[in-house]
Amino acid sequence: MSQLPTTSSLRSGGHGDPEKSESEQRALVATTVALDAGSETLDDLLALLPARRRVLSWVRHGEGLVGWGTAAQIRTSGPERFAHATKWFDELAAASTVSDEVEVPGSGLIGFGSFAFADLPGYSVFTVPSVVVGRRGDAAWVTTIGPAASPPPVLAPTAPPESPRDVVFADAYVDGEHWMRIVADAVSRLQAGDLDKVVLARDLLAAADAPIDIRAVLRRLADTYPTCWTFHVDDLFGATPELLVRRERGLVTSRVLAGTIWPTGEDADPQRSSDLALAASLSESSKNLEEHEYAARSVADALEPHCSSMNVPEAPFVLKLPNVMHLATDITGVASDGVSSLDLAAALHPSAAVGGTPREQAVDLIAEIESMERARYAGPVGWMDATGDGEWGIALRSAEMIDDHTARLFAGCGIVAGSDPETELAETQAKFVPIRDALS
Ligand SMILES: C=C(O[C@@H]1C=C(C(=O)O)C=C[C@H]1O)C(=O)O
Repeated sequence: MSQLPTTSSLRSGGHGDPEKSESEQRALVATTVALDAGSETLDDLLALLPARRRVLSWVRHGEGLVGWGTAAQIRTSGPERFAHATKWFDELAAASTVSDEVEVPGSGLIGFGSFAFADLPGYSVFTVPSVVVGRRGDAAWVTTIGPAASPPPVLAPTAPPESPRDVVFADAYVDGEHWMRIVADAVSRLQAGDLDKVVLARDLLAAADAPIDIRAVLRRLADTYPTCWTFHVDDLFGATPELLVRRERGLVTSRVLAGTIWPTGEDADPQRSSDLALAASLSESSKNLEEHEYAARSVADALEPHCSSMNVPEAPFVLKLPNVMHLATDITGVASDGVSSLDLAAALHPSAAVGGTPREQAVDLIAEIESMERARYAGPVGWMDATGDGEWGIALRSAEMIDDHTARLFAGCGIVAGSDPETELAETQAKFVPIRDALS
């Protein structure tokens, strides 16, 4: 029988002062060599991952990055977590020797990071892997990183992983009834005018009979949600539809999501519950448009001081995923000199898509009433290379491995004064679907 842990065993350390711990290695040699992007071996990056727990993934539409091994790592926490990781990586890059025959975003020296949602509690981690394989457009490469130059590994698909079996799910910190009372509490505060929007989340536990091979879960997520970024960084995994920020040679992009609809299966008239009808009711819903406006505004306002020019579309579009549809806005800009992708992620986090409006009040209300620790859920997750280019998603549609057999799943939704607790609970259920299915 699968065993579920108690919530007290889920609590992270790090309630006290911010802490830093980093591996000893301070000078590395990174070597990137070009590969043939047309080679069949590179068709499926996830198939190259070895059977280890802490493999790294950032893939979308079959492109992206996978990695394994640890050449260097920093674990940090507290309000300065982004600054700590940035300083550490800058110093490491300055001391390291890089030979890169590809020179595209993601080649050369690179780290994968996953940051806590809150200033405290929760830890953040930034890892420089020992092997990275990348593919984007016509370019493909392998990078090896270590204390000395080493030849690239022979790349070949590994034996297909086994899917998780006999997984049982249970409520974690709070059950559905309790969570609806928390949402009702938030609604009364919003109606009293204390704030405009707050995002509230809840968690589930999944326990399997046998150790979960994360590669099978990533494969399922990437196959079912090809338009999302399938990530795995230090035990946090998921398929996020939301790109907090990308910086690519000075060009900045952010995909803001907020406002959600999903098929309920209760509509007798199949025409009315068709994709088109759902998309139309989402883009006409004033509650969803209001939620979205707060999120898009928060990203545009936070990016503005770091960009020399910006384009913010006037109206959102509808992003269709297999489980839900979202209102989406793609914001673009030109980064000011010297601002890295992680600097931008730090400035944007937490956007109103996962925090609320005004930001400070929303973050305080989450800490006061949400009744669970978010850990790295809804924090920035992604990668950055030594030039500062990188992609940082928001860790949504996500879960964290607690041990070999157990994962903790997260889902949340934006609450405004007009929100109905029962509908919000149903929205979290729709948002759990990707991870639930990938683990089942
Ligand atoms: C908070 C989550 O999703 C966020 C909240 C949304 C909403 O409230 O409509 C939509 C997309 C995300 O920005 C989540 O998936 O856990």
